[in-house]
Parts: sequence; structure tokens; C-alpha cells
Amino acid sequence: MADDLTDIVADIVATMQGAQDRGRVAHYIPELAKVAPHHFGIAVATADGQMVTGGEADLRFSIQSISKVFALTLALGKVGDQLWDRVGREPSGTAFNSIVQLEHEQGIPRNPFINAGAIVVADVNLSGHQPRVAIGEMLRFLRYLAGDDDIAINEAVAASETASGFRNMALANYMRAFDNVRHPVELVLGAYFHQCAIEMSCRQLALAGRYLMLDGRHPDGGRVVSPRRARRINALMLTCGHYDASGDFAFRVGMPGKSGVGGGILAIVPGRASIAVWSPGLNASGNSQLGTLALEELSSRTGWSIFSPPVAR
Ligand SMILES: NC(=O)CC[C@H](N)C(=O)O
Repeated sequence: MADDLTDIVADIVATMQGAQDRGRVAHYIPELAKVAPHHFGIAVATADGQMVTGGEADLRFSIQSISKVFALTLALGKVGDQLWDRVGREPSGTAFNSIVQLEHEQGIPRNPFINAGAIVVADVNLSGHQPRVAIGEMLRFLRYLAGDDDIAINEAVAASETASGFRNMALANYMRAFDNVRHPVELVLGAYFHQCAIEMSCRQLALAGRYLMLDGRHPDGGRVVSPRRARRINALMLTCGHYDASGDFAFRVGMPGKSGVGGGILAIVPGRASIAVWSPGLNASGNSQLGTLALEELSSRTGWSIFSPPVAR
């Protein structure tokens, strides 16, 4: 399998490097708009301990909404299933930063992977502390998961989003009115914007996602979450990880996945692989254009869709 996978990844990199339509880099966060669209990277960490990389797999990018997976994991560790009193588990069918459902649904966001849901999760993770404590905890968690201490925040990206994040401020204030954000909005958003501004490479991200392919275990043998929790996080990634394009991603790729507006995607094949791809140009739904194509190709060539019978995988 290792040689095959190496060939497949090399082919994907060659195809993506020649791609014409690379989507459009996110512009609503000024600092992200400066990233050139030509980048492409991929890293595949397999359950048997191999790592296959291609393109710019070691270049760091802004993980943005991919951080929502790790933030959710931490929040479930703190409050367990009580989290679901404050955040739903259904696809939203709306854009990542939409506010429309919140009024009808009494300030309870549809799921933890849209912005409103992730802001509630950030509120839970603050748990009475200053944002720097929550952010420190998130960085330590990611460094442990990836087995790499060289993971940090890009302060310019955090500042850029703080200065321009009017929609997120509206979401947070609106939910505070329903008492579903309990700390001061500036503190919650301080934590949220900084978690989004964490920079990681594809290699680091694929390593950090391994607990989700290993039924909740860290490859070092430690337990990160229970098997049930790992499966539930994967289920949410499959149904909600790509906003209103989650159905299309499941249709084309067939893997739990979480995208970010920095152009990264983390995709999980339970029992098989943790995959990170990055290309900064986005499609109309705000998901990486080439990243999605690359995963579609990888899924079709490896048979790793979770809907394939196990023998074919
Ligand atoms: N889709 C995303 O990656 C959105 C994250 C971004 N920080 C925001 O809140 O708008």
C-alpha cells in the first residue's frame, strides 16, 4: 500500500500544480487575502504509522475553522454531553457565518462547526479564565496531538480578524442576549479569533487528527477521547464540516472532513488515515477548491470513502 499511496499522492500533486481554476482566496479577513493562490500541500498519516506527503506539506497556513474540531474535543472534555443543551447537532444548510437561524432557534446554534456554534464552544472553553489561558490550553493540546511543539498563533491574522470580525461580533452579542454566551463577548471572541489564527502545516495537521482515525487513541497509546466520542466527532464532521456544502463533500469525497477559510481541510478515514490538504483558493461555499478536488481524487483512487465496503478499503 505504501508505494501505491506514494504514487497516488505524487499524481495528485502534479494535477493540482497544473490546475487552472484555483478558486478565490478569502478576502474578508485582510491578512488572509495576502496569501498567494498557487500553494498546494498534502499529508497523509496512516493508521500503521506511515506519513506520505506531497507539495508544500511543511508550509504553515492559518487553520481557521479546522480549529473548531479541536475546540469541540476540549469542550466535550470539560462539560461532556451538557454541551448539547447549548449547541445542536444538525447541518445548518446556511453559510458558515450566517445569523438567520439564531432568532428562530432561541440563540442555540445548529452545530459546533458553524461560527455561532464555535463561539459557544469557545465560551465553554474559557470556563472563567482569561483568553490567554484557553488559548494556551488549545496550543498545548495541538502540540501533544501532533507530537510537535512548533505550533503557534499568527498574531497579525488574529488582529486582522479582531478588527474586521463584525459578523462574529454580531453573532456573539446576539447569543449573549439569549444567555448562550456567558462570558463578556470581547473575551470569547479574543479566544475564538486566536484559535482560528493558529498556523500549522499539512503534516502537523494530519498528525494532530490521528486520534480521530484511531477511535480516540493517541498513537503513543494514551487515550484522547472515548471511542464513542471519536465516532460522534467524525459524524459531525461528515454532516456539518463543510457548512452548506457538507452534502456535496460527502457525495464527492465520502470522508468526515473539516474545512477552514485559510484553505485547509482535515479529512479522516476511520481506522485508515488522517489527511490534511491545503490550497488557499476557495470555492463559492468557502471551502478549498483544490483541496476538495484532491480529496475526491484520493478517495476514488484509494477506495477510502467510508461508504466503501471494508473489503474494498
Ligand atoms: N470558515 C472559517 O474558517 C471561518 C473562520 C473565521 N475565523 C471566521 O470566523 O469567520
